[in-house]
Amino acid sequence: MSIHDSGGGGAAMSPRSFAIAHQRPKNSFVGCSRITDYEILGKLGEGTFGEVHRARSKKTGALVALKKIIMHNEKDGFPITALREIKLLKLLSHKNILRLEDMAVEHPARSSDKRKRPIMYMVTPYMDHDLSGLLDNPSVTFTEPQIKCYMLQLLEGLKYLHANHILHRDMKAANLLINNKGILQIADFGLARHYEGDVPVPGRGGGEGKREYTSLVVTRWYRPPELLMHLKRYTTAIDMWGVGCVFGEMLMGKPILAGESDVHQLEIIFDLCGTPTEQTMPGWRSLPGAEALQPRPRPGNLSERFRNHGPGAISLLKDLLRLDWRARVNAIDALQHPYFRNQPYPAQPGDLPVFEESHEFDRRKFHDRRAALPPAPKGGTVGQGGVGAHAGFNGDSYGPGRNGVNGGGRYPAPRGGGRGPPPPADERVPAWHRDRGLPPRPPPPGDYENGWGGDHRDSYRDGDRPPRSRGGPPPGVGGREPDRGDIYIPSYDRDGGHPPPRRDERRRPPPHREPHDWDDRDRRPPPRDDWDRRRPGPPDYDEHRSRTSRTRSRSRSPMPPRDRDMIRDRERERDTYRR
Ligand SMILES: Nc1ncnc2c1ncn2[C@@H]1O[C@H](COP(=O)(O)OP(=O)(O)OP(=O)(O)O)[C@@H](O)[C@H]1O
Repeated sequence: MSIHDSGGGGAAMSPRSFAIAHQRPKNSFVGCSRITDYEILGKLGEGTFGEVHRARSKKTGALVALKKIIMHNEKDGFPITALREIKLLKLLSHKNILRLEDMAVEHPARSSDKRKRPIMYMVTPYMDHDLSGLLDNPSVTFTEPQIKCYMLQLLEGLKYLHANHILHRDMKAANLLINNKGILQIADFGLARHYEGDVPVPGRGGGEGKREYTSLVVTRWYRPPELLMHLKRYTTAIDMWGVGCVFGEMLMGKPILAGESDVHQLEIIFDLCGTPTEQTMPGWRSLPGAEALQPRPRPGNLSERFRNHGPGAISLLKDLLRLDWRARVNAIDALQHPYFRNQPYPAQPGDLPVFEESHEFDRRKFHDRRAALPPAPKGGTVGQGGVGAHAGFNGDSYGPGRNGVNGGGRYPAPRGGGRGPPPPADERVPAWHRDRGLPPRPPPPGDYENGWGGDHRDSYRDGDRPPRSRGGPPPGVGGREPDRGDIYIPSYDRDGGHPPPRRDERRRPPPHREPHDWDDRDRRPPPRDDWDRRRPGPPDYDEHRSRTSRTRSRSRSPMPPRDRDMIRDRERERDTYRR
């Protein structure tokens, strides 16, 4: 059976039977290479937990991306989260899903090296852009055929994932990679997991959830209302909400729901989609996160906000951003939406213009947008490996002529005196930045001094996390948050973070009005008679409480027992997080 065959309403497969049914041919993996088989060319991105680098295979000459696997605690060995991501990616084979090609290992440079364990890298084909970076390039304007082309590919990829019982759980523009052949691929499976519910079927939305998972997933700006209200029995519909946010972002040229806290996120969702009612989101009042909410009634301004984009786009957006997750359109149905069948027709990938490469990192570096981005959920796979926050890339892997960047297998001190990684010598500067002479990123938000206990609004997520340095002047005295090398996670709170500069909507050609009667379509939700009976079970308040009160720290100096306990908690939390 091919993996493409497995769509349509089947019962949940166990991960094992899924794996057996969908094995990629053995010869599609070359085993494990050495990092020295790759020439490192520059940093592409920083995920929540670390770095992604561009590299060239010395064997094949192909450009690749190397994603470093986070090792939170060497004693625990290879992280289970990374194992899951690798296992999933090895199974998947679809033109719109990023392909894992190889694993590369970097051994400690010398026997005296403090770092005992090797660092592992995931090797994937190099993609010229991520959607977030591309949208932030001021010289790039998406046309409607182009948006339709990307949307179709995104929906095809998601249809494939959902048909194969996989929830992505971190759908966002930065995780959608695009190459200069116009191909879009879904990346970053660090939060993905096997889904045990029924797969979507035409006309039935995302269906009903069968079991509970953690609601601590999805980056805030792309997080659906049911997760913000802590629904645990969620479905593939959580990814569809993210698709709606990405679609809106492509239309507007900027994120459409840039909440500054979980509560604020819900507020702006209600501004856009209307305050929930028993009709638009049945059962919402009994969700644990809704109990304290007293939203002021409003009808939602989606049609008004997107009026320049025509009724087709508005109709699809409304289907994707339905408050009721059971009625939210699924990928199968979204692909059939008239938006894609009316003029202007979707472009073919090969017809799209070629853009200069752009990644999230470029934007973060040059636009000071990073500080305003919401935190990705915990559980990523890349990161500062093992001992030493920026361990990785032993001397020879950068190859000769790197202006002394080696530093004995460690990054040297960065410009400016901090201890973060310096940009590689040949770091890319996009032309649009060079031309505009944008300033370097200013220092991180000023709330560092408050330590970790500041007034973070994102209650359970980043309320107790330290900010992450990305090479700017670090918190504390003259350096990054001391002794927390491998665990620091960004904190972008309402007060401390730099809000994203509000750009005017991109210039685009006058909207095309489609000669379609949108009201003709049958967009009725699936029957609701038994929804109430199947409402999610009671909330797990303890889990929530325990998250808010934890601190994670890992010190290389002698550690008080209390800190050790906190670290143990943190490790435990990381495991439970992936449920
Ligand atoms: N194959 C690739 N080609 C080009 N760039 C890539 C590739 N893989 C990742 N990147 C870049 O690195 C960034 C981070 O990668 P990824 O999302 O996989 O890491 P992460 O730590 O899980 O991130 P996040 O915290 O955003 O969830 C991407 O947004 C993208 O800019």
